[in-house]
Amino acid sequence: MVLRCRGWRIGPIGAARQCTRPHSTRAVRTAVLQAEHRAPPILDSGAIASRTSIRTLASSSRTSSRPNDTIYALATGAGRAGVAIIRISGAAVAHIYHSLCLTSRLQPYVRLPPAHKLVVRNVHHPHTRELLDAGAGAILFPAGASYTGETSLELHIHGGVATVSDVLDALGSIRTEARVRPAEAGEFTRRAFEHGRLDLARAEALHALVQAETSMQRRVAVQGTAGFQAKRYEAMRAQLLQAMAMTEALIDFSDEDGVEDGTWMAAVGSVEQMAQLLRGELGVDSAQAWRGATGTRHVGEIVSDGVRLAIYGPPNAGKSSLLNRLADRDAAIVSDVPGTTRDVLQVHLDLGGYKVIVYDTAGLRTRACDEIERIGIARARDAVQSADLSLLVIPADSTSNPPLLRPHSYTAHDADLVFINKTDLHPECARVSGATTWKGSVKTGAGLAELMAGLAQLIQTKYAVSTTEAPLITHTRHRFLLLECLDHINRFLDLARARDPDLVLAAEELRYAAKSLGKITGNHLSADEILGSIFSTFCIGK
Ligand SMILES: Nc1nc2c(ncn2[C@@H]2O[C@H](COP(=O)(O)OP(=O)(O)OP(=O)(O)O)[C@@H](O)[C@H]2O)c(=O)[nH]1
Ligand SMILES: [Mg+2]
Repeated sequence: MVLRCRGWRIGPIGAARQCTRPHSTRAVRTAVLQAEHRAPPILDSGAIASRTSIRTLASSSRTSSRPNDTIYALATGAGRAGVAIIRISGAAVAHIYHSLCLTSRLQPYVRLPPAHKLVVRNVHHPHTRELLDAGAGAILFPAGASYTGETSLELHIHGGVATVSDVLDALGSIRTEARVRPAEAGEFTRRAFEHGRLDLARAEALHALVQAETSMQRRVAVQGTAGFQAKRYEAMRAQLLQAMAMTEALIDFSDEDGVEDGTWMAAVGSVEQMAQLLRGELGVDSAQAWRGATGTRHVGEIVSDGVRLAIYGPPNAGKSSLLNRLADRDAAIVSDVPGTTRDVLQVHLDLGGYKVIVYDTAGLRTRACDEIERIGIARARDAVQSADLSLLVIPADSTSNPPLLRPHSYTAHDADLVFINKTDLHPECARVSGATTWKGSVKTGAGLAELMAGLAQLIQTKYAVSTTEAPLITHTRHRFLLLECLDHINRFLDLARARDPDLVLAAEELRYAAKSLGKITGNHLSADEILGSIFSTFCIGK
């Protein structure tokens, strides 16, 4: 095997540039390699701008949310409560504290309260000095030791609707050099990201934690907020940078001393191992990834977004009745007229700690009575195909079994699921061979507990969430970036398999692969839009 280095480097995007090899190469490369070994998760030689500069770019390019403004918002839920917390962050915090929190002589306090200690204060209107709330709590968080990284203040006031709205109005009336204004959705967390208080994967996990409706959603999200997910990404990125460093060492030192035998094999082996891990996580084989497949939804993604269960079957089988029973309300119209349901309806359930989105669909039959029903049937088929699980509902007196429909994501190991309904009318009915079958009656409630328990068990087994290891993928964004990463890794492995591997191109592919991973945690960001789209989904006050 011959290891080559060229005078010209041509990266995968076709840009040619002169190799800086001659006299200074060794010194430069050594410095780069040392830097990459020292801090692999952050550094990606040459191409990645520093975290700080990216954060600066991200904040300076925004127009709607001025980073120098002091922002405030109700951090707790709207409505009546024992306590409501108003969060304030920015340069004008000290001024705000002195304007709102007054002594019994209606004078400002001489000093700010001690950091991180709750002090009891009366809150007044800054202009009229009217007492707005007595015995409220105030906590000061100094810059660098707050959620946002800026000086922040939390006011823990009594949670009456009028108290909250009057204190918010009072805040809005404060005029300082730095503007004081209500926060935009996700602005506190965005500031935390921009000040390096958390990475992007953790910011997303925080959002998911606030949104979590079920225990499993909470479990996945809290692993992300604890930084377990980001740690996995950083370890993978370090592994790639290590392989890149080995490859680059061979470019410069291949025929000379200093590079151990087997370095190249070690680098390739390490990358191959990562490729295997990614293929497993993404559910793609190498050929699919090469073609730019989207992969299957990952367990972490499914648990976070909800398991999609589509109910399908012939008209009048009792599908809508079952949906209503599961939702415990009349979500869908039920009637004995075949073809009642036209559109796809959905309800959300907590099944065994999992969020499950149940879809009710139009009854399937070959002779639809009108165009609208035909459209409904087409939608029903689409809903089943894009679901995670499908449940066929048939009436107990059914003489022939309708065709079983399977979601695209099913593998050969996934069993078909069938519920035979209306056993109150026809207690004797056959099971559907080859399928997991439950029997019962939506009308009497018989068999429904078994159906629910069976579905819960199936979901818990299929989408088991480890308590110790954070899932790698919890958002679609992660999946696409991992696919991008795998694509570069595949290119690297193709180059590595050649008789005469081009090490320069191979190292370049690893650099791109590491960059894709860096984008997940925000170690490499180039577009403000990415930040905007992520943080805009947050709630106000977070
Ligand atoms: N006796 C009995 N009737 C039931 C049962 N479940 C549903 N029904 C009745 O069956 C009829 C059809 O129920 P739906 O829930 O509307 O059936 P569907 O499968 O949604 O029908 P389409 O929307 O037309 O596809 C209604 O009159 C229900 O009250 C059951 O377990 N026993
Ligand atoms: Mg229906």
